[in-house]
Amino acid sequence: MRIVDIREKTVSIASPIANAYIDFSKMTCSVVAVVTDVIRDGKPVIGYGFNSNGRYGQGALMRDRFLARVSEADPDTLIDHENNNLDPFAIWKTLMTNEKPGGHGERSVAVGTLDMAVWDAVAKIEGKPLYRLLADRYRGGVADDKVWVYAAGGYYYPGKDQTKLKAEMQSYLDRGYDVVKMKIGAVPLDEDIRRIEAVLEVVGDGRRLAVDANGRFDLKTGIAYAEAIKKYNLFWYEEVGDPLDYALQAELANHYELPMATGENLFSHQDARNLLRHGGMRPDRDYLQFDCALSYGLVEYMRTLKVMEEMGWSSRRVVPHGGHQMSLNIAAGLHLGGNESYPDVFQPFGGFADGIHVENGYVGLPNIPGVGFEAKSALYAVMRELGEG
Ligand SMILES: O=C([O-])CC(=O)C(=O)O
Ligand SMILES: [Mg+2]
Repeated sequence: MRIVDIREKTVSIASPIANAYIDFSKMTCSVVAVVTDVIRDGKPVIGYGFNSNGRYGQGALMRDRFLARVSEADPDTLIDHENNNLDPFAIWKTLMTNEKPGGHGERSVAVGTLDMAVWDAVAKIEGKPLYRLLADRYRGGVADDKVWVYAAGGYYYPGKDQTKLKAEMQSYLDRGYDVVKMKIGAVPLDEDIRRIEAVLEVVGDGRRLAVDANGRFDLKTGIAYAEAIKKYNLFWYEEVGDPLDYALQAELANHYELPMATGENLFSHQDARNLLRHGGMRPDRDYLQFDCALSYGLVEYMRTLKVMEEMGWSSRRVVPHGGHQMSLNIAAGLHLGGNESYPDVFQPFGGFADGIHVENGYVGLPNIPGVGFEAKSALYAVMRELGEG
């Protein structure tokens, strides 16, 4: 058993949307195919992955160094002999050969994308949905059969007024979501307050609305927003300041008692640990949003979950960023608290399997081997062209 080829390509996920920090007018994403010599249903098993969103495609790093490390390794060192399968941990170690510690980012995206494809292949070789494989191997066989999801959107874009913002949020409720998320921080506070109040007219209750500042605020602005939004009792107040400014996050907790969320731009278990050590995050109410695709993949994610456990955090406090099927599998298989969902943006990468509907804020997972990409036809069309073309 061996990996015979790894292919990658960069695709555009450009759109006119913007958050408080970036617009997505040039956003790209890497897609990878890990081709194996294992035959299932008469065809070679191919694992697929992509790099979530928000960080650009990482083809250059893959071509420059990561792919060669796998192709030059002795194939036998990449095998999990006990399970007669590929070994994601050994492959991860091979990918990270001669990489210094620290400085996480960009390479963590390249490795996270490759790791996703490896786990897809592993689950396909084992003939199980990935979430089932994860539950069987790591959680005593107990998987969640549905996962809580919230609808993320509420972006800024030219010509978007409050009527459009309200219609967008209404359409999420109509599609079965019960919590929605909107962007804040790209316009002055009083204008954001009007936007928030407009959305509250649609969702009815602050507990059904989360807001995301995408790391835009300094402490003073973050506190001003905290004071202004307190009275709405929102679901969470997300990524208020720079993701690596743990002191800012800790100080915010002195001004905002309600739930906060952050972590989508922390890319290693060491960074996650620093957030928990120094960021004043509260395990009884706050949420952590680490995204495996951006942060060295599931192999590293398991280390992050272990750090959390050691520091008294339940895995149910994690609701990953990214709205992708990989995190959905991790959520169901490793007992996270839920997953982000992008019903409308970042297509065809955002969203879940075709025909799986959100009901009262929960989704199920398709019962097919792997991550489930084959059950999302628009996404699989892109992947298949790379893997089989
Ligand atoms: O706008 C983005 O970069 C996405 C984001 O923060 C989120 O989904 O929480
Ligand atoms: Mg965010």
